[in-house]
Amino acid sequence: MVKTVTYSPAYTLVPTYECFNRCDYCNFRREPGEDEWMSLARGREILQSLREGVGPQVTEILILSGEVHPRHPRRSLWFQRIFNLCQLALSLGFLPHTNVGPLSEEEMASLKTVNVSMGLMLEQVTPKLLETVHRHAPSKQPERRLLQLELAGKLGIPFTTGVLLGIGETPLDWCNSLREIARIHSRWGHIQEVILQPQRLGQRQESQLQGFELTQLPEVVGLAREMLPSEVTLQIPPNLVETPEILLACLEAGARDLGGISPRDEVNPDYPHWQSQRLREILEPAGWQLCPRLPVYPRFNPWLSPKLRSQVEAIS
Ligand SMILES: O=c1nc2n(C[C@H](O)[C@H](O)[C@H](O)CO)c3cc(O)ccc3cc-2c(=O)[nH]1
Ligand SMILES: C[C@H]1O[C@@H](n2cnc3c(N)ncnc32)[C@H](O)[C@@H]1O
Ligand code: MET
Ligand code: SF4
Repeated sequence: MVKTVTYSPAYTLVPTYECFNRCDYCNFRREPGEDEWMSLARGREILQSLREGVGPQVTEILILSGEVHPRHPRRSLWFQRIFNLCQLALSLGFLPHTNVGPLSEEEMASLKTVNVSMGLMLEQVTPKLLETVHRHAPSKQPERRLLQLELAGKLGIPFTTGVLLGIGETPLDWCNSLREIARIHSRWGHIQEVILQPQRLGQRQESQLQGFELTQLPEVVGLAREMLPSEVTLQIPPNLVETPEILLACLEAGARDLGGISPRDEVNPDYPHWQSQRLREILEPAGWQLCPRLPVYPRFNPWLSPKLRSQVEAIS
């Protein structure tokens, strides 16, 4: 019997690395003012060469960004740039998936018109992290992030969320966070996948956190599989799991997706992805077939605007 595991051939665009939050584990952010924003001209250059070069197999453009404070005068400029980059990616035949932190209802509704799915990691719901790793990260207030998941449901946006592991939480916290995701999904049915993301040390982060103990990952996958309904796919990032044994154990425990695979993991640049050929060499002897997918799962196609829907159907 062939068992399949999916991934999304992706490329990541970063509108800006500047961020008003300072999560202790972050290897991505730059200080506001110290990073130039990506111009539309630059975005076009990158996407066009992707089209002409290696890229016809790339379908997803992941828009991943640092954040400007919701009440800062530059917020609307920041948002407009993100919107325009999505629009550009669409016009060149790609499918955008945006994850740029919490957004207002108006911002979400507007991005829905130019994204086939969107995402925001819940991280963990325990408020005690606001005194530790998230002490300088107002965007990581659990209430704020839960509201975002609700809003996405209300607006009918196919959504990706997940938990970040190894940031000072306990196993009971894993249950509590997963239960909240299950609860919100039971109301709206919009969660397409949940990422189980181990926190990994990088060269730029500020704190001396321990990374997540990876041998525990299959156990967390098993727990998530028990707590979430079967239509919600479990995703693990293969470049962060370190060994083929742990990767295969996660699949045995119920993970079925490896997420976006792009030339550079912008969040964890110190952990390059294995080539898809290398991944196949690990997966196939164990009976797993690696299959590409789109950033929106097929059952959500009817949720998309006619324009987005026909673009998705043309690609698939
Ligand atoms: O390459 C990465 N892709 C990340 N992605 C991309 C993700 O794997 C794909 O975009 C989705 O599976 C949709 O196809 C995220 C997407 C989200 O919605 C939320 C968080 C992440 C986190 C990462 C990440 O750390 N690295
Ligand atoms: C985009 C997502 O990336 C995750 N993220 C941020 N920093 C790290 C790290 N060092 N290791 C793993 N994941 C990280 C957070 O969960 C964020 O929401
Ligand atoms: C590197 S994190 C990028 C997305 C956003 N800033 C968040 O943390 O949710
Ligand atoms: S993880 Fe996201 S919110 Fe936190 S500092 Fe990094 S870019 Fe900002």
